[in-house]
This record gives sequence, C-alpha cells and structure tokens, in this order.
Amino acid sequence: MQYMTNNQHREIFIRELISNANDALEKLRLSALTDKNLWDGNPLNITIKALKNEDGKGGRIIITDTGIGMSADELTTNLGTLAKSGTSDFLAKAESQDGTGNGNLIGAFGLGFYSSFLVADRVTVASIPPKSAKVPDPVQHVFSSHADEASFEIYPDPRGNTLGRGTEITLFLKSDATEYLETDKITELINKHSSFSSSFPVFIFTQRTEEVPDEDPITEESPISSSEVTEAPSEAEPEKNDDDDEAIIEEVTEENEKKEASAPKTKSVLIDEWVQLNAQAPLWTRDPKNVTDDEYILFYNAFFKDFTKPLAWHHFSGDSGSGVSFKAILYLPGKLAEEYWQQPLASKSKDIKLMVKRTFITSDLGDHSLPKWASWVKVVIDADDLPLNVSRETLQSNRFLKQLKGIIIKRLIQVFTKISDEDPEKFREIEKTYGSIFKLGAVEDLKNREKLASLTRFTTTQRNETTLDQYLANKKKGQKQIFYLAEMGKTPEHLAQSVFVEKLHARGYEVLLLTEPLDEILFGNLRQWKNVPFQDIAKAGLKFGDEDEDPEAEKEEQERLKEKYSPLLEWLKTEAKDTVRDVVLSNRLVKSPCAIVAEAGGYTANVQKMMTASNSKANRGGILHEFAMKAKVLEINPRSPLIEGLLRRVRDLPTDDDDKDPETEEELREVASILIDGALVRSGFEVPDSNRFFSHVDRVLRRSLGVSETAPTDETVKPAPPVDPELPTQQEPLVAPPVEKDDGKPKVIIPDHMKNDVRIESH
Ligand SMILES: Nc1ncnc2c1ncn2[C@@H]1O[C@H](COP(=O)(O)OP(=O)(O)OP(=O)(O)O)[C@@H](O)[C@H]1O
Repeated sequence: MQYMTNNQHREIFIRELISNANDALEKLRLSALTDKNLWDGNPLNITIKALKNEDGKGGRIIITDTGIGMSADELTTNLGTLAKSGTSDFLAKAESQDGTGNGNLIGAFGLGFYSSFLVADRVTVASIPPKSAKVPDPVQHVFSSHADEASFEIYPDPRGNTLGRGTEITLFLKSDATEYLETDKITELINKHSSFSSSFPVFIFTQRTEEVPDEDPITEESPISSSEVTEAPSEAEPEKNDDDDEAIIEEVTEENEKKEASAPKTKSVLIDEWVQLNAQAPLWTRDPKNVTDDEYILFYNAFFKDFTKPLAWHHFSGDSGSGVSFKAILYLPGKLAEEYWQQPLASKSKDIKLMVKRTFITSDLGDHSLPKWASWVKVVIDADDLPLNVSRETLQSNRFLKQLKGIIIKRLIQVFTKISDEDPEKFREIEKTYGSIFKLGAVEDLKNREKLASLTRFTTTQRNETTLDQYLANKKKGQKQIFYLAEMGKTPEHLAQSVFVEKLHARGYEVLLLTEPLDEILFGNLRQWKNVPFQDIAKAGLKFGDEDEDPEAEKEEQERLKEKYSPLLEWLKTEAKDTVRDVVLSNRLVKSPCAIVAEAGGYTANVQKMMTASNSKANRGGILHEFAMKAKVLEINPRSPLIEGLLRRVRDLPTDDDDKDPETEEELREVASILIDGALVRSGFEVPDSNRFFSHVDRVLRRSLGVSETAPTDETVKPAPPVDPELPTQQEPLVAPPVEKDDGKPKVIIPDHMKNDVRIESH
C-alpha cells in the first residue's frame, strides 16, 4: 500500500501531474465528440523525461501531454492563483495542517499542480490549446513560477510551437530531490502511485547500451555512440535531449584489444527508448482471479482520487438483458464524506463512471441517478456494446442507462448481504460506517426496504447485536410485539437501566435499545417485521403476550389491587392533572414505584426531546402538540412499599370538611408532587419547574430531619464596596513581557512542572 510516511509524501507530485495530464487528454477527447476539428486523431499520451545537468549537479523532469492545453489566460487563471499567494507558504501550511506536520494531508487529498513545488524550486509550463473556431491561431505560452516567490510570469514561448497541442511541464529539481532524475526511481514511483492514474499510455524516456556488430571497424578509434528513438510516442517529436550526445565510454585496454582481435568486432551503442509504463489492460477488464488486493486499492485511489483505503469491493460482469454486456468494479469507500451526513437527502451520485469500450463517457446519470442512500458508492462500469460517440443527450434515453441504477443497487446490496452472511468480523467494521445507511435506505427505498432492514443491527437488553430476524427467533411463546425503547443520544447501557425495561428484562423478554434518531423513523416506517408489530415500551399498549394464560386467581388479585388502590388512584388523578391524563396500576414495573408512559398519540420522552431540539415553532404551537404533550399516563407500582405507604396516608385523610387538616394535606401534596416529578425524570422527561421541585424536596428533607420548616436561612451577605469608576494606573504589568534570547527570538517561559513534558521552539 502507498500510505505516506514522512519522507514519502513528496513523491506524490508525479501522481498529481499524471492525473492532471490524464484529465487534459480526457477533456480533449470528450470535447472532440462535439467539435470534431479539435482532435486530428493524433496519439493521446503522456511522456516523461528526466534530464541531468551537464555539470552533474541537478537536473529537470519534463512531463508532456497531448491534451487540451491552455491559452495564456487559462494559464493565469488555472495555475496563477496560488502562485500569487505564495507557493512556499501554501505548501508549508498544507504540510502542517493535519497536525502531524508530516504531510499526510497532501498525501490524502492531493495538491494538484502545486505538488510540483514539493520537489522543484522552479517550474515552467509550456502549453498550447488545439486549433478551434474560437482560437483559430493558437500560440504556445510559458508559465513560469518559483517556489520562493509570490509571483509568476507568462510569456509567448520563444521556441515557438514545439508541442503542436498540449502541455509540457518542466520541474527544475531542488538539490535534495535529484534522486528523481533516475529513470528507475521515476518508474518505481509511477508503478507505486500512478499505475492507474491515466487511462492513456504513459511513456518514460530511457537509455540502454547494446552491443552491435561493428561494420566499420577501421574508422572506430573509440567506441561509438548512436542515438535513435525506437518509438516516437506522440506526433510532436519529444523534446530533443540536449544530453543525448553523451556516449557511454568504454575503456579501451590492451586486453580488450587482444580479445577484439579474435572475436567479431562489436561496438556499444546507446539506444534511446520510450517505454510504456501502464501497458496492462484496464483493471476492470482483467480476470478478477489475477488482480491482487493492492492493485484494487491502488486503482481505487488513482481512479476515484480518494487516497483512503476502500472497505470492500466487488468485481463483476454481466448482461443488461437489453443486449449490453458490461464489466464493473464497485467500491465501498472507507468513510463517508462529512457533507453526506450534513444533507443526505440532497446528495447526488457523482462517482458512477460509465465507460464505453474502455473510454470514459460520463459520470452524470441525469434522471437515472442512484437513490440518495447509495449516492456515495463508487463504480466503474464499462459497457461494450454502446456506441462510443454517444452524446449525453442520447445517453439519457438509452435503455442501458435506465437499467444501470438497478444493476448497481442490486450488486451493492448483494455485497453487504454476502459480508453479513459470511464474515461477521468484517461486517462489524462495515456497520460502523454504513449502519445508518441501511436504516436510511430502508426508509427511502421501498423496493429494497426489506433487504436493507435485514442488514440493520441493534443492541438489546440481552446481547450486543441482533438483526430483526434474530430477534424474532428469540421471542417468547405468545409474544406478539417487538419490544423497543428509544432515546437518542443515550447509550444502550443507560437505556437498559430504564424503568420501562425492568419488568420485561426481569421476565426474560428481549428489548431493542435504540439510540439513533433514525431508529425510530425506521420503525415508524416499517411498522412491523414479518407481521409482528413494533411496540415502544415507553408507550401504552405494551402486552407480554401471556396475559390470557393468567389463572383466574391472578385476575382476581388484579381486581383486588385495583379496588384497594382506588382511593390513591383518584387522589393522584387530581394531584397530577397538569402532567398526565390518567393514573393507573402498572404491569410493567418491578422495583420502581412509578413511571410516566406516553399514550398511543402522545410524545415519548425521546420524541419530546426531538421536538424541542428541532426548535420548530410550527411543530410546537398547535393543539395537536398540546394534546400530544399531555397524552401521558402515570403508572404506579402496587407492590412498591412507597406506594403502599402513600395509599395508607391518603386513606387516613379525613373526608369530613370539619376534620380536615390543611397542613397534613399540604405535606402529602408535596410528597405526591415529588413522586410525580421523580416519575417524569425516571421516564426520561424533564421536570417542568425545577425550582418548585427543589423547594418541595427541601421542605420534605427538613421534616424528615426534624428541622423547623419555617426557620429562615441566615441570608446576610457582605455588600460590594461603593461605585468607583477610576481605572488602574499602570504600575506593574500583569504579565511579564517575553524575554528576548541572544538571537533576538522571544524566549518561551514554561512552568517548572511542565518542563519535562513540553518543548517549544520559537522561530
Ligand atoms: N496538463 C494540463 N493540461 C491542461 N490543463 C491543466 C493541466 N494541468 C492543470 N491544468 C489546469 O489547471 C487547473 C488546476 O490544476 P490543479 O492540479 O492545481 O487542480 P485540479 O486538477 O483542478 O484539482 P486537483 O488536482 O486538486 O484534483 C486544472 O483544473 C486544469 O484546468
């Protein structure tokens, strides 16, 4: 893999420049589809040549493409903007911005043309656009910029039109970057970073010596040098190497002379050669059996310009059924772009690269775009049987394009399902990035709802992860609901402690614990799974499913409790009338004395929080909102000693007006108020008036400690001194000025206790 180490990051200049050249070639070819005059059919390629200076010190690398080229204006706008703001400053910032200062930022995102300055202190770009109706007489211009200067120059190329069409970039290498003058080094770099950066041929200039028969030995006083270009890669003669005349000199010794007398005479000649570096067929056309993981990753990096590691990929071929056969590779990116989650519903797929016979056609699927949930997927798909010169407009009505969406989505879901079935470890990794995508997909994509919802995983009161199918396989006899509890932003551990879970858990029922906002939206859309409805256990309607099996005795017991508690239920209904619409005996509590449950049309604590967070006045103003806020029930646990105690006290309250004791009643009312507020908090709601709550708690505490309820707290405090608008005159600075070191740089003061851990250098 090619993830950057400290010293490696500058190597990426070659990848960036080849990728730019590839784009320029692609642009020419695509523009020529509509304007035939732009391209005369001459080869489209990229050539690279390294030239050492004659004095042996330094040299330059020349990268040339026969692409769309740039006019003087385009050179200014495309390349000049950064030069103006200072190239070295920019590079320094880019190198340090990832916080490690090791340039991984450059490695990960690419700097384009400006990465040239990682290895060069001067760069010239000679460029000329093709002849067109708009530019009938193009002129070759040179853009020249120095790494240390915040300026650039553009001037007509004194050499005239040497390129014919395209761009030639010359990097004058820094003294510490001369290793890149070795052809082997560049070849290694291109194979490592850029073997897939161009779909056009990339040639490198090499020289090798060869022994050839000497047909004219008499004239040969010393070995002869001959230069010949074995393959001219472009219509424009590649720049003549000034140093081509340099010969390989072979020492003529006596021994050699003797040998030569007996052996047939040969001479060493220097052969110039253009060697193609990316001669292999495009990756997607190859047999998957012969492609290594590294190749898939390198291809992904170069082709989609995403230099992170993809999580998975799928290489497949097929037939559309409408007579188009295709080959494709589909990739799951290692992470989803931040922007995706900011506005998932506004996202549009831009990385479906449609090729025809190995040539890029478009990534704009127009009306046949992928659904939003899948808009991040990266795919190269090459159709053999579409016409090459198909225009974007005719493409839109092409049957294959209409089918493309279906083909990709089907495969994408297959990839996820296969990993889910066969490799749980890997799926866990995938789920970290795509877990929410499955939920979004199941909400958005009706056609694939079931398949996508099958992929979702949930934490439960019994295990760390389960699918909905696994949940159903674990349901208890008679269980007719899928139990879940949702509270966004909380942890599953927190939810597992909820008052609503206690009885279900104690009885051995499994409860799904949902912590993401999308979870509730998903269940709201699904409503049921394999005909079993979802039940929010914080809401009314909870059924264990075995109630019908209750023996008569148990039913009688229920009736008895109801009757016993009716005075408390009635009394509490009055006390809690501002908070709930009803008070009932609970069948969902074990230890807790009480809880607040939302009615069918009411807000659960979770929904209420979401409503507050969404801050929408429209949501919060209406009658429906008022109704939903109040649609709650206070459930009390008849087996709780606290509730039993309260029942006794309520029963003991005199009913006769004459015997009534307002003080006792008030005390009890305070207890009830704390109980109701406590139930709200226990159930995830907020207390409506926390001041009132704490003053009640204070009074009850005083009573329990035997402290007078009316005894005032000593509230005397020392008042502030009188107003004094006068400002302090400067006597001593509050902060000691930085002490200058001998070299004029400020000395940074570090507290003694931090001296061993911190080192700061000032520059
Ligand atoms: N070889 C080239 N031929 C024609 N135009 C080029 C060439 N190299 C660069 N350009 C032009 O210069 C622009 C700026 O190039 P640069 O590499 O800085 O950024 P980019 O290619 O747009 O983005 P990035 O490389 O970061 O993805 C390009 O968009 C393109 O228009």
